[in-house]
Amino acid sequence: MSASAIQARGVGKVYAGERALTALEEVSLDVKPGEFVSILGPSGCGKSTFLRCIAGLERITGGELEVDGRVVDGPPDHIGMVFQRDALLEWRNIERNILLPVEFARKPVRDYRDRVAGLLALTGLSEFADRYPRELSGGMRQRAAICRALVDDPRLLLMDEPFGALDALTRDQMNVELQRIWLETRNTVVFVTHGIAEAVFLADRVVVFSPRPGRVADIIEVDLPRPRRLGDRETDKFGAYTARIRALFNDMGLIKEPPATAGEVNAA
Ligand SMILES: Nc1ncnc2c1ncn2[C@@H]1O[C@H](COP(=O)(O)OP(=O)(O)OP(=O)(O)O)[C@@H](O)[C@H]1O
Repeated sequence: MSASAIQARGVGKVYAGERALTALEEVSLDVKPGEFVSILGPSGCGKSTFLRCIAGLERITGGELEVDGRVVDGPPDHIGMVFQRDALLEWRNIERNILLPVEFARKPVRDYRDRVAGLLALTGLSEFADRYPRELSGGMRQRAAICRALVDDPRLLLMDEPFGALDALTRDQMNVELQRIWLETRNTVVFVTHGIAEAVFLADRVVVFSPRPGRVADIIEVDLPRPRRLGDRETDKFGAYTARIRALFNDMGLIKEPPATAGEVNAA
């Protein structure tokens, strides 16, 4: 096995067209096998573009990009993807949705029945195998989408704002569940998010992108024991990580605080 699950060296991406648009510039990043990396950055900075390049859905226009030691020139084997919208097929029940990648790969579905049962149990969906997507809540649908991404045991799981459309409480719960799933499966995960706390809660390392064109502005190692609990977000140590990232966004001019009041100035 190669030493890196993902190796990006000076990756660039220019979308051609009437007005060419540089989405990524000189992005360099190594992701180790089994590592959980969050990518955080302002809207439009190229996070999804970078993920799609790793997934072989977009071609890079500069630099080098390898997954498992192989140059990406199409969707690599053994990857799973989860998007913001779950993209479940409404006319298939949950089990048959989860089996979709197996059918696409023309593998025998019967070999995967136990695997599906295991994933449904892992995500608390065992009773819903024969239900249809419309019968599930948003969080349950997203869990089903995660099962589908994991069904063929991908080495690499790419997640593009998977919980962005969920309400805050469900999102918290999904963070806890994703951590639990990852602690069991130990796939490599690249998780794109807008949420600073979510990025820190989940990741071994948070990669902060600059505004477009996306570059790596900083990489922050998150040295917090696992399993992490939602209450950990209230601790000073956790707060120090989020404050550091917020300061980075501040420096980039992305957070506009109200001006200090006269009282605050005098107190200082
Ligand atoms: N297929 C495309 N063709 C042309 N431009 C594109 C295409 N996809 C994305 N872009 C542009 O590339 C830039 C980066 O987009 P991308 O979706 O990667 O950003 P993002 O960081 O994921 O944004 P968000 O957080 O809002 O989802 C944007 O300016 C976008 O308009």
